[in-house]
Amino acid sequence: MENMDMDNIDIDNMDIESLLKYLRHYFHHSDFKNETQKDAILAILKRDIDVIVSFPSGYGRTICYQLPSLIYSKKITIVIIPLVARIMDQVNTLKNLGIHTEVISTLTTDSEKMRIYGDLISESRKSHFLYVTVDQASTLAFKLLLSNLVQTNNLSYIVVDETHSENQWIYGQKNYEYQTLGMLRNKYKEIPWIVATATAGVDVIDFLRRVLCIKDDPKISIRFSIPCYRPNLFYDVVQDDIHGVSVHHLKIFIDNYLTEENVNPGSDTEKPSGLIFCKTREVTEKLAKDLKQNGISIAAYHAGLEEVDRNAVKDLFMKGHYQLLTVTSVSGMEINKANIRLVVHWGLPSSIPAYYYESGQAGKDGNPARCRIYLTRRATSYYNSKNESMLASAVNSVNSLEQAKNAAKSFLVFLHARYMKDFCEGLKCRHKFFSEYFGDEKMECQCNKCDICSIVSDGFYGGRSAIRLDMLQMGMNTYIKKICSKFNELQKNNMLTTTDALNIMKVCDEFVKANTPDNPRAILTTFNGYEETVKVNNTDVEPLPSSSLIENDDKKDEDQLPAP
Ligand SMILES: Nc1ncnc2c1ncn2[C@@H]1O[C@H](COP(=O)(O)OP(=O)(O)OP(=O)(O)O)[C@@H](O)[C@H]1O
Repeated sequence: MENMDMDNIDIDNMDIESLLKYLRHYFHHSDFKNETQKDAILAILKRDIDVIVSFPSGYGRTICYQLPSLIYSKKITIVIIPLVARIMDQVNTLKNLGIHTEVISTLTTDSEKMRIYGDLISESRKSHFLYVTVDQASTLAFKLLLSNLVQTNNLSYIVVDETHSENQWIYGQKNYEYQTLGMLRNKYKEIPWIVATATAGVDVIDFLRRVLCIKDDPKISIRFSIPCYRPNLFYDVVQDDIHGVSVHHLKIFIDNYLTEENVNPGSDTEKPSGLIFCKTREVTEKLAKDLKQNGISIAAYHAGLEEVDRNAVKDLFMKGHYQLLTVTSVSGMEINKANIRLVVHWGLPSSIPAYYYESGQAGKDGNPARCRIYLTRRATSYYNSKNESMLASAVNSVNSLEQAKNAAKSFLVFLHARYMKDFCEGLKCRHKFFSEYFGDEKMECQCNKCDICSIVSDGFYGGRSAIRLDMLQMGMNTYIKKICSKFNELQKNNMLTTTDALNIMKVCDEFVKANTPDNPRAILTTFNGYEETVKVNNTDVEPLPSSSLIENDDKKDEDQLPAP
């Protein structure tokens, strides 16, 4: 695609009509998708500030940085994305629009890397974008490229996108890779950084700011976000104890919903399709087989397949040959298809954000879609007292920093699942639950967008607290003390409430994130001696319906792509 000439354009005074010309020229869209997209593009174009863009899926966040990058046609933009599949998604879209891009991951051979790096620093460079996986940012070759591009004034932006997909491990081991990015951000302050995520809670944004050294100061950064509420999605939860054999129930749901005339506008690629998220590869295979025997067009898609089979399955699904896929978490998030009309979770999702993103694969085209959780007996069997005592003994037997971290991690997993259980068993509007979790402004409950609102009038359970910012501002030791006392109290009373769960999650997050705490001994001492019991004021939340606890280890699939 030919570049539009930028030489005569005054960025500071660019009017909307000129900007729209670029949008039409490069992306063939006649207008901005929404006001926030327009505002974010205008802010990014100025290149004088870091920008955080946080939109729900399908609201057009990628164009927020792709368009300004193309307007600076003589420079290049580096885009850092953790998952290769998501990189390829963007790259293919750009290539189809005739826009040159390069990709470097650990799959790239040395000779190919040499060619790409050579091309990017040459004057005859064709590419507008270089996409890299996070691990590449710490390589010497990448750092040399960066240094060269900055010195020659050939770099327009550094973008870190899809950061929400790191949500699961941000709380764990791999955050050192993002710390490398933080060092680069500090070294090249003159280059504007764009951090792009789907909907993210204050905890994730706070983490990203800290690790990427982007201060919450209007002179340094600005954030554009769109509330997480997606009115085209209908949420419900089905318990197999109530509805009998779930596979049968699921089949009827698929038959009824995916074959409705009004969601099936015609050609094969437009055929309504669906994803079924399962906890393990084994379950994806089994469920796909069961449904296939019931006449459903379906295949299993997970990282355990041979690459050639994996690609074939994905391709056939994208083309509409398979109507559904059973997927594991990571593999399901690789799919980017606009007309997914149905996302089912077979068993308890691992956390609220994971559920929000995974279910958010539905209805990206803005048309109505269904999101349903089947809560199976298998999942609910984790609500048992055995897990409670296992967790208690893990915390009680902490004698090393490593054990303390592991205990904190199991506790975190347990609490995420606990909160998820509350989502499923509570009587709060499903959309409102998400809004409060992500700290959105209070939303008015929309009737008929979830099972709860369809059957129960809202207000009955009003007032549940959202994420508590004050917890984030406390010191480390206070956090640890809180973990211990809350846990102690939990053991005694079995009265953990939603707000407590969320607060304790913060505590655990902090603890797990602290790779080198200043004084590990002090932390351990505090962890072991949790006499202090804090009085808990739970007037704003209902006690959980079940008195037992859960551990959501459900043989969690270590579903990773081949190392990028
Ligand atoms: N101004 C626009 N007008 C019309 N369509 C648009 C506009 N901007 C983006 N889109 C389309 O909206 C869809 C979603 O955009 P994009 O992929 O950027 O969203 P996203 O928020 O990054 O979604 P995801 O979280 O799924 O990656 C794409 O099909 C894109 O082409």
